[in-house]
Amino acid sequence: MFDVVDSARRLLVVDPCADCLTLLPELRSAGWEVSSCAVDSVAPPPCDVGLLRLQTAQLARPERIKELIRHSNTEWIAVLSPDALRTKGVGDFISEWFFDFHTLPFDVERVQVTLGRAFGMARLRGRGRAINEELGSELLGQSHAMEELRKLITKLAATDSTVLIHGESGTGKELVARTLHRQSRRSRGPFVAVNCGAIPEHLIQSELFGHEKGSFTGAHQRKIGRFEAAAGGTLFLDEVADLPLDLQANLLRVLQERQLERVGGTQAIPVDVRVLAATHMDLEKAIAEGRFREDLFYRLNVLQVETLPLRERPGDIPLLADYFSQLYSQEIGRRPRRFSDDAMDAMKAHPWPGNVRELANRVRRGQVLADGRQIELEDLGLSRSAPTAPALITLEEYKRRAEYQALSEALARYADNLSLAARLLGISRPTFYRLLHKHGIR
Ligand SMILES: Nc1ncnc2c1ncn2[C@@H]1O[C@H](COP(=O)(O)OP(=O)(O)OP(=O)(O)O)[C@@H](O)[C@H]1O
Repeated sequence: MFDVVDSARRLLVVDPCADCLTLLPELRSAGWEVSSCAVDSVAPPPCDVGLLRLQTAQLARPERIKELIRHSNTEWIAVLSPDALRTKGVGDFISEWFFDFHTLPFDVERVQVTLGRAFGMARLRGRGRAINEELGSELLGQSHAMEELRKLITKLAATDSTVLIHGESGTGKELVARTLHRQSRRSRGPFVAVNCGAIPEHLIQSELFGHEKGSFTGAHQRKIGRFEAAAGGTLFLDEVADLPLDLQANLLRVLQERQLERVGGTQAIPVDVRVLAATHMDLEKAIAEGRFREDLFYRLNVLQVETLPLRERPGDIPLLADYFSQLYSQEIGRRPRRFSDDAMDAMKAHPWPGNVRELANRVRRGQVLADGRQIELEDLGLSRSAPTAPALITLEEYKRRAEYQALSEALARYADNLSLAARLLGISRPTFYRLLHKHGIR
């Protein structure tokens, strides 16, 4: 529960600050609990508001201050002389890292008002954090498509049928699956996610269905598989089209018979699991090419959900970008920044081959790299949509862009056959995955 009135108000004074000490008797009688620490303190006492005396010498090397601010859930107030306030760059530094500032000499009444506002803000930020932790699992977006998707999920959550979720990489398929689980009657049970493309072929059978001790070399003890681990809950089979054909047959059998046998076992074990499956591939094409079993497709495709690419719902970009900026600012310990107009225009124009995941990664990078008050398009690693005279960039940056473009094109053309895409680029499939991850595309 959020209760400002009854809570103790904790103030931290960073030593040395002789001027701050003169304030303490009045602040204590106004109800502030005061403690102190050094600027390089490893574990500063928890507090709501901090007072930090900014000396000109520290401003040349602000890293210690940033470190302290980063690692506290505190609203900070800078205390500085009028001269220090005129130092170059100090305004940007304060507005980025501090809630407010106060120039010396102290005006006690004003300080009390500032501290009170900072305290209120610290508590609101605390509450915001709790809300955001919940939001981390929420499907955000104001576009018509997202509203329809949320309505559809509510309807599908009420059933126990298999759902096939289709959409490009990074469009939120796993988030859809988690939302379906959370809204279903199975929500108290486990949600178990398996990326079928990430498990080596020879281990998939035992990973999904478990094995008995001694059933193969290396099976030193009995192991339950993901199906059993999801009992009473939901099993999410991501990249289901990556399952080898023989495993597809086994999966079909388990779905039909609602029971399984562990590898090397003889006993039939009942299965009480709702299966949700996802793919970015065109499964009908995969069936035509003999790479996916038609009967399994019909078994999985009882209900369908399609997650739209981000470029087809640009209206969601500002909301998602602000959300990620807020989220990562908490992680990094900086105040959340807004986006410059140029950065926002570039985001709206960008084709987003890696969809929401790419957006999240770029905003994170922007939040870390931005020097000023706003995130600029360079901080996001984006370029202006119609560059006039492009500035010369480093060879490293040219290479990075070329790599990004090659990956995006390969992904756009061969989304349904990543092994082929990797082969055509002359790299292995794991390297392809690693590079996609590096560029925030998948
Ligand atoms: N509508 C949304 N609102 C908030 N966050 C989202 C939304 N869509 C996706 N995300 C976030 O983007 C990231 C990628 O989403 P997710 O993993 O669900 O995509 P995916 O389609 O399953 O990707 P892949 O096919 O590569 O596994 C996650 O961090 C997810 O929380």
